[in-house]
Amino acid sequence: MILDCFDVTIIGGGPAGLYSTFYSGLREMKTKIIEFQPQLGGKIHVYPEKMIWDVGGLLPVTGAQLIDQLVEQGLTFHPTVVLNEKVEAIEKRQDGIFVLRGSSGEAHYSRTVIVATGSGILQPQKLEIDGADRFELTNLHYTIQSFKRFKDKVVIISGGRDAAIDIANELEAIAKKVYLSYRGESLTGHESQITQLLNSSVTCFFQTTITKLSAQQQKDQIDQVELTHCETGETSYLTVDEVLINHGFDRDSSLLENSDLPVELIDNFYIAGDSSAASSVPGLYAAGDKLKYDGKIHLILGTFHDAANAVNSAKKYLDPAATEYAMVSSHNELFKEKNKSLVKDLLK
Ligand SMILES: Cc1cc2nc3c(=O)[nH]c(=O)nc-3n(C[C@H](O)[C@H](O)[C@H](O)COP(=O)(O)OP(=O)(O)OC[C@H]3O[C@@H](n4cnc5c(N)ncnc54)[C@H](O)[C@@H]3O)c2cc1C
Repeated sequence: MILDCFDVTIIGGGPAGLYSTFYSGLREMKTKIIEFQPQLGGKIHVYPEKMIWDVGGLLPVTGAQLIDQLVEQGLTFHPTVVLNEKVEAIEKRQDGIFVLRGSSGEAHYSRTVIVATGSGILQPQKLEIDGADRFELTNLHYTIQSFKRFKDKVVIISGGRDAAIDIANELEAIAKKVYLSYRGESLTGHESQITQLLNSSVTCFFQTTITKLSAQQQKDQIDQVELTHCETGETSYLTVDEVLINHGFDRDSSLLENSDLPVELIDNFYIAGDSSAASSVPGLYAAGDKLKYDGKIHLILGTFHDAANAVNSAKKYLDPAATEYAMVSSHNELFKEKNKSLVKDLLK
């Protein structure tokens, strides 16, 4: 017998994984969640300052606020949380137990698995300049953690696709001056966003890349960038306060490739499922952006629907006599204690 075997192990700590974690606690399952990054929240970390309008029942919230709420909700029933761990492969033993091989060398044992790995492990494509990483703690950025940081600053953005264009338009309103350098001949993105950018005060340098970062005043702070024209090799210099790189993301979605399991895929990437969130492997479910079926919604709201289905299916797999759904919150014993203090607060 394996002592540390979980009822369900959720791979991925984005919205799908976090809501699965909450819901499996609600269904009184012994739950573990494993996330590669040092923090929970998933892809929303790419856009912590963006206002999110389309989550049912929530007035616009920033990505960062939504992460906080998802994490707090996800941890309601005290699941085991493993961070900084990449699940490298999943095996299913003869006795039906899943073994998840972690990058730390640890094996995680579970009776069911929910794959909530979204678009995989995302890592920003870094600026290819030796020693650039030493500025990552100061003024070299790969995502915008806070708009405040850029207020009244001189900013250079490297990149020319949708996300870089959106950022340039957003920063133009708050920064002192925005420059954009792009190795391509023209921008690639939504027409209206490009028109807005080209008609704004943003100065664009095309066929140009950042080739050098200089820190003349303070050693740990970039104050000048060297720009090189890709065709002519001509160099120029700009004095800047902040450098923002938006070259896209590398994504690692090798988990299922490394797993010797007959998981049926769509487009060689998505787990083929249905609205019950089941995969072609009994006991293995999927939720969120990794799952595909007719009618699937690839948005945060869709992840919640998948998560509840995946957990309910896992519960039925482990205990066929279990009810189909969790009871609504008002009837759930587990909320009774928590409600007492919430009601007390309401009466204050
Ligand atoms: C710029 C941008 C803006 C968006 N705006 C909106 C919006 O306004 N509204 C909306 O509804 N949706 C929006 N989305 C889409 C939304 O972010 C996704 O639908 C949602 O994040 C999917 O959640 P998920 O949990 O399925 O996957 P993810 O959020 O991608 O999370 C998956 C997690 O799994 C982890 N992981 C992957 N592989 C492994 C592994 N092998 N081992 C351990 N951990 C692993 C990853 O590190 C990641 O944390 C936006 C997306 C982007 C890129």
